[in-house]
Amino acid sequence: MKLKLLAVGTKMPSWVEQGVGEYRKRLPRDFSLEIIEIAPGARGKNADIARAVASEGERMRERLKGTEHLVALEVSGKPWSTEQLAEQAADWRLAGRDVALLVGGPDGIEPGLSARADQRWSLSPLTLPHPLVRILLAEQLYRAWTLLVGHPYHR
Ligand SMILES: C[S@@+](CC[C@H](N)C(=O)[O-])C[C@H]1O[C@@H](n2cnc3c(N)ncnc32)[C@H](O)[C@@H]1O
Repeated sequence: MKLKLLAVGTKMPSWVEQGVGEYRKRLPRDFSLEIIEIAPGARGKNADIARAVASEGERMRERLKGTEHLVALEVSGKPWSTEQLAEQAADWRLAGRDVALLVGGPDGIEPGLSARADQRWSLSPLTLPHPLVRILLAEQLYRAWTLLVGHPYHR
């Protein structure tokens, strides 16, 4: 199973690349995490927010094969403990489909994609900034994997 994170936002600061990279490199090939950055829609003065969100959704769809298990990251989604995340990951693996995790832009995930998602996952009731979402997600996926394989990292 491969995981791909489709995240709106480009040119993250180096500490984000380093943080995410640290956990990515610890993951094995059959639980690998690919990061796909999606260019944000234009939000200049008088810009139409709905159009910006729609263009982000369009760019996300272009990067999906259509066969992935879709997980939308949303504050209003379902909170999972790390143990529950590990159970989810075990189920994803059993199902044999790759998993696409979607992180929206400043105005959230395009509604059509959110509605199409198989699962909606909340990392916290707090609204988190993009850089932290990426690092938290990478660390929790690594932690979930360590639980699945009995690695002592998680305690
Ligand atoms: C800065 S937030 C945008 C907040 C926006 N107002 C919204 O309603 O989604 C950017 C993205 O980070 C992700 N995100 C932020 N906080 C989150 C949380 N607590 N749980 C899950 N995803 C979160 C979501 O994918 C969100 O679209």
